[in-house]
Amino acid sequence: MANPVYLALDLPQLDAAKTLCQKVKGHIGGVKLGLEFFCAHGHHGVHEIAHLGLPVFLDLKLHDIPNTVAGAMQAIHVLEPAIVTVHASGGRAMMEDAKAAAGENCKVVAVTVLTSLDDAALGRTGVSGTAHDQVMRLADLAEASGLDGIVCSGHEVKAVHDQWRKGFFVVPGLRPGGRATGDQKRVVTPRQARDDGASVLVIGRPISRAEDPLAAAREIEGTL
Ligand SMILES: O=C(O)c1cc(=O)[nH]c(=O)n1[C@@H]1O[C@H](COP(=O)(O)O)[C@@H](O)[C@H]1O
Repeated sequence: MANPVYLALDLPQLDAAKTLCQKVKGHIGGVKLGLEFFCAHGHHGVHEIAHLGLPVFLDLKLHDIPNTVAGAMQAIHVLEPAIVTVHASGGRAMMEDAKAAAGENCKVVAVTVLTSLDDAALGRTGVSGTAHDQVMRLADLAEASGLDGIVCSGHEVKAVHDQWRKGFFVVPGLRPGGRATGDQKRVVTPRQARDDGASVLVIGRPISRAEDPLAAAREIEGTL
């Protein structure tokens, strides 16, 4: 089975991102390039990382009117991403148009409730009920919109997998110790997320900020 770990390259320096990626390449399955990376390095940066030979997950979290999101999806065809994110709260028409505009081999997945939100923080955005309830609602909407899957935390992935058997599930908010730290509130271990049905495990700082990133990546791989 392919390694499910995608390394989140949330680094401001392109050279540092390339060096890190080269170092741990044998122990990850792909690379996730997010807003920090894309805003700093754009298409050029994506090409530079793609040259290293791993699948690229472009985590742009698109969220706008359908026409604008479809235009953005078309503009990134040339980068041939394996996975792209949009926000499920953008609604059904936006997700349908995003999927229709995506490149041929590109999975489009919808971010549901960010792993940095707990129930209280979510409530303050005006959403009623728990993060779990909201993830389940948005997973239904994403499936009905024809998307490939969703992004959710390890707290919800088992329930989502039980109701959407063919879905593709991206799980961030992973910590080898399984405890919430810093900005991540809904956290599990990589192994638990995998056992509960995650297709992709997104891991950033536990590798990128480790004293020895190669040892950290190896250790996480060994737990899976
Ligand atoms: O879409 C994402 O990848 C994402 C969604 C989410 O709910 N939570 C979340 O942390 N992420 C991303 O996953 C990565 C997690 O990084 P670490 O917390 O450093 O492991 C970051 O690049 C986030 O942008």
